[in-house]
Amino acid sequence: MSQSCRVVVLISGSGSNLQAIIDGCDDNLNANVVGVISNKPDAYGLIRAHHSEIDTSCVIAYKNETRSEYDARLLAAVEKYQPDLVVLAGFMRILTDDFVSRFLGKMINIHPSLLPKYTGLHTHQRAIDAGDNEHGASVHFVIPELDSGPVILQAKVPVYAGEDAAELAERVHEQEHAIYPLVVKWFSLGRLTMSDGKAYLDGELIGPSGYAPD
Ligand SMILES: Nc1nc2c(c(=O)[nH]1)N[C@@H](CN(C=O)c1ccc(C(=O)N[C@@H](CCC(=O)O)C(=O)O)cc1)CN2
Ligand SMILES: NCC(=O)N[C@@H]1O[C@H](COP(=O)([O-])[O-])[C@@H](O)[C@H]1O
Repeated sequence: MSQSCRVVVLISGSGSNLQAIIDGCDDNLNANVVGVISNKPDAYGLIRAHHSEIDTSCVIAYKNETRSEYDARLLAAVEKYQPDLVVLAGFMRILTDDFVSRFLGKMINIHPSLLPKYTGLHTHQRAIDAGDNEHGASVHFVIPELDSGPVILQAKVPVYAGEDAAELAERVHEQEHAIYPLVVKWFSLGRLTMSDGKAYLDGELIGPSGYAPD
């Protein structure tokens, strides 16, 4: 049996996606969360990691620190775990090109929109304000350009008339918790790759809206 895929998860908040990935690893013995790193010391995801006896560390930004200086400290913290896969799970910092380049093809992110719609922040409110009738989440490889890496898998939810951003976010979260562990499993089995800025599953090119079974 091949070595288990060493997964490091970066968080900034609640860590519900971290929890879904931890729980998913219980069924998928090919992956193991070996470290959780937060830029926020009060992130509840750190508590979740502790409850699962997973090592944690905090890399807190200093007031006058440049983005590159912060990312150099973050890189040291990540590399301590010698990860096969870096998972951004609500990690709310834009990473420098140098940092991203160190993990190109082995760093993924979950974004709360149907990319390429609504890169950046406040995606649920933007979808409501635009009058969209569907919204969702996207798992993508991370590249230097923000939220623009090749999409791996998406999940859609309807937008109900009159619902607010929090209600919509809750239903998107449910879908995130289903798709993120699946993508981690695909990667841990060696089925998911990135080459020339494109994502492949079992060697087949994944389309712009992510994997869609025939
Ligand atoms: N170089 C990249 N860095 C990151 C990516 C990426 O694709 N390329 N994905 C993001 C995740 N993300 C959305 O999915 C995201 C995170 C943070 C921000 C942002 O504007 N952050 C601000 C601070 C916001 C805050 O503190 O609340 C900032 O860093 O100045 C946008 C999108 C992770 N990084
Ligand atoms: N742009 C990044 C971004 O907004 N990511 C979003 O942060 C939330 C983290 O929730 P969690 O901490 O409960 O996993 C998730 O909904 C994720 O899509």
